[in-house]
Amino acid sequence: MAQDNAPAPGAETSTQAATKGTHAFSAEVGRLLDLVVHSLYSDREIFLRELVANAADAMDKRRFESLTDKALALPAKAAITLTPDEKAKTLTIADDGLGMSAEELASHLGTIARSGTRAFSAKLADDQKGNATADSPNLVGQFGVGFYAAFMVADRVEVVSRRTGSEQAFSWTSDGKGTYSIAPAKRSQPGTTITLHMKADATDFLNPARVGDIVKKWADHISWPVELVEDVDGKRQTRPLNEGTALWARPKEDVTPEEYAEFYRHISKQFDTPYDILHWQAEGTTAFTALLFLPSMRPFDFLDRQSRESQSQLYVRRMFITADAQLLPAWLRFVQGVVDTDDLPLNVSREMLQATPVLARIRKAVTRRVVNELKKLGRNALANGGKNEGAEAWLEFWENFGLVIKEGLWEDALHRADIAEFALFRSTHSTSEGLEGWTTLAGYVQRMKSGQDAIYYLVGDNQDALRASPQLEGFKARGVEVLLLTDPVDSFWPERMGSYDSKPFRSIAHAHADLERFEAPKPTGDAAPLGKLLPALTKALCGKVSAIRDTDRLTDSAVVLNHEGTPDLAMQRLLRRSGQNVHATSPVLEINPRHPLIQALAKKVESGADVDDYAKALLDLAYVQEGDPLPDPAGFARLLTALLAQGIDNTAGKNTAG
Ligand SMILES: Nc1ncnc2c1ncn2[C@@H]1O[C@H](COP(=O)(O)OP(=O)(O)OP(=O)(O)O)[C@@H](O)[C@H]1O
Repeated sequence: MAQDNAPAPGAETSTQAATKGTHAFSAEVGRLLDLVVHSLYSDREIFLRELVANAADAMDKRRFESLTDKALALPAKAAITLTPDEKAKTLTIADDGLGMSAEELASHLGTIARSGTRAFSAKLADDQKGNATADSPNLVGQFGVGFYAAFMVADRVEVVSRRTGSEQAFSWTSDGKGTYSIAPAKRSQPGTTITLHMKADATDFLNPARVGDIVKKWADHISWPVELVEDVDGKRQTRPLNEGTALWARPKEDVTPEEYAEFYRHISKQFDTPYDILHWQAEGTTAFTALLFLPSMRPFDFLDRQSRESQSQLYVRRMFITADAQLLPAWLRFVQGVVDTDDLPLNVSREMLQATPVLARIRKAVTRRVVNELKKLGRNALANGGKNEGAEAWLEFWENFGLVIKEGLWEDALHRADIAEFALFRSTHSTSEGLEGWTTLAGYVQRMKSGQDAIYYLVGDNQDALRASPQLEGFKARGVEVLLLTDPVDSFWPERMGSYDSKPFRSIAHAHADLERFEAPKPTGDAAPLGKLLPALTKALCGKVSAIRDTDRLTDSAVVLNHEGTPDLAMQRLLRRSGQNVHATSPVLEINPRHPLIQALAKKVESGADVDDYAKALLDLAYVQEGDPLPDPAGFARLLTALLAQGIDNTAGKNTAG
């Protein structure tokens, strides 16, 4: 929350003075407005949803601040009022919320404040590069554009706001065409009044019945009264538009799926229909009501978010307290929802939230319930060999949030075993579970070969690279299944978790010795004599590898790196990306004596020729195969060019001779 720099009554700070006048919107806002104003978006009515939601947020914030500062208390009949004026062609939305200072008007309405809008704007920039404007109106619906939606229906917007605790009000005015102005204004009470001067083609939003319908549709669950002020027979009348009952307090049977979905969209600021809904009342030592949602789509900015904390909201006796109570562990941060309890005082402070055993009990119970639900969904999806209606939705859910859930395997000792029950992994085997190349750990264990005592895995950047990795060849040839892991946390959790069903996790980058336990297929082709080649390569690669030796674990590749005793390349890359200093390690270079390239080199060395350049190229090749950046790509390119030229020269020579 921005700081209130409200001056003492009558005084004006220098920053406020600097804020007044006419200013240009930030470039991002300019682009956004351009789209909003010109969009043919059919659901223009969402502007009202956005403005009423902002008003309700501001009132929530004021109520929360007033818990610790009585001077900020809301008036007895705090409400959001909507006043359509058909003559003046204005629609006014007024609230008793926290209000904004001059600086806040400039920073909140002149630049893009909210992350959703920022992501929207980034997407827009992308689309504009490709001139994909035809789709752009859909984007408005998909993301919501907050306050700026006002410009879909208004050609001038005037905001008059007075910050609670301040005597001075300010106005913010704009026609949405590049600039806005801020000037001192009058408002008898703290709060915000937004006046929309409606566009000629948007005057239907001045019809009181239409306004009433829109509020019913989008904002019925808002817990503050939303009222309509209208002229009836020349008299000003106020009538309530929303029920204002907290949805979660109603019996489950009385809530329609649409109401649930709309409430979910309201609290999560997402636009999908939830994948799963949990609504229950807990009684016992701690009584609470919870309404939680598992999203069906990953929010577009989810992976870029700085905070890993759950944003599920805590209410006390139907009053919003905070979204920072960390009601769920970080690995469940995608869960959205509300928990309401009578067992905390309304004026609960932040310190108290940290320490109270009531909240600790709620957290435990809520987390347990979500974990049990995930276990149930996972089990149901696997029923009938994965051929059931739930399987596809579960897979999609896992593809969206599995990478976050797996953080729990790393950091949540209490729930690790639960997560391991439903977690899904890609593997080298197409599984009998019917989950399209995914497996559970239990499924893997069932398929383990005789003599196999470990769960093998390989970590890399993407599935294609992993499937082509030479590290896999020996395991594939022997029919041993390997889990293919591509999420950042995959480099960490297997070691922390240690084992599943008493079977240790083992990275195949460190498990070549295990290959001896499994029957090897008959090798094809003769092995090249390495008596001279090995010492020649060792001399050429002195200091770059710790040893060179032959291997029978390769079937297709000429070389492979062996990282015994050091972090594998995926881990080294991850550590480097996270800014850690990774010492260059010297791996063992293993060569495949049956590969035509090694055979040709062996011949070359036997004939007394120099193979230094080939040795260097072989080592670079081994790194490239594993998707690792080369220390000297320009050198590699030069070397390869020279070797290719030589090769072509020789072939051309032979052809001419022939
Ligand atoms: N009626 C209001 N009272 C007080 N502040 C407001 C009001 N309307 C908007 N604001 C301020 O302007 C900011 C920008 O509003 P906008 O609707 O663009 O995004 P947002 O509401 O922050 O998004 P989100 O709903 O995701 O939090 C808000 O965060 C809030 O600080």
